[in-house]
Amino acid sequence: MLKAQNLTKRFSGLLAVDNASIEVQQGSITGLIGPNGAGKTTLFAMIAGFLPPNGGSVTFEGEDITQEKPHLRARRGLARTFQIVQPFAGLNVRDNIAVGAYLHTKDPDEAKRQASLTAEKVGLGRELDKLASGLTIAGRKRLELARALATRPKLLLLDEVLAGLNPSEIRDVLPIIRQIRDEGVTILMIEHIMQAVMNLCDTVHVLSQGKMIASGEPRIVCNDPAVIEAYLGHGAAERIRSEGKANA
Ligand SMILES: Nc1ncnc2c1ncn2[C@@H]1O[C@H](COP(=O)(O)OP(=O)(O)OP(=O)(O)O)[C@@H](O)[C@H]1O
Repeated sequence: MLKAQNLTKRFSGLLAVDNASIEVQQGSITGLIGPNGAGKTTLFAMIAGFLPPNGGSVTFEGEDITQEKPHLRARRGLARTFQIVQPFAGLNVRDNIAVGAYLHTKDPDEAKRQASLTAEKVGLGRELDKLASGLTIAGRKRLELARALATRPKLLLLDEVLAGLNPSEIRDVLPIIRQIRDEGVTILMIEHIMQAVMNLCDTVHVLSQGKMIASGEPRIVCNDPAVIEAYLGHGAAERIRSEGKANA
């Protein structure tokens, strides 16, 4: 469904993303992981059209969208959430979500009706009249999810929607993400919480220092020595192996 090939992004002297490729199969939940500063958000921004790449291409449903603006990608069904949640604080939950729904309707009543339905899906059905500024962090994360969902995406890019949540809040959100996929929305998610990656993702891609260093099933990728070293430093894979042997 999505193919990003050889994407490269330079910020003055810094090579933030270096010739990275990623494929997302329709109907999947695909994870993008990697240490802090690996380039994950930058890669997302290029896929969603918020940053122009210095090289490489993005193809969505067989069409080259590399030069296309974000709102046109959104019309094709490509939506993203942001790591830093940015609701319109002065609007209530319903109107915040309706902003997404306006992509497909000009009628305010219809946008609000769709917003209410979307709010139900993410567990915000009782908060519709609350100001976004009055929501908890967990509520704001759900709102961010709902705003993207209201655009009726085919592919949803989630940028750390679980960050800042406590374990019980995470447990509550995991089935919502799975349900969204079951309703036909393909998902590509940046996530640091490994429990979530293991639980949700069919495939995971690992970015380290701008380069894609591994891809595959989460359980296999997380045991890959190159991935362990990217997170824990050079020699870590060997240390873990020898500690394992010593404790056996
Ligand atoms: N607009 C920018 N201008 C200059 N440098 C940037 C810009 N955006 C990102 N960077 C740098 O590019 C690198 C990759 O950043 P990016 O935010 O994509 O990483 P990340 O993997 O999403 O990190 P994290 O997990 O911490 O969010 C970092 O070194 C970051 O400081």
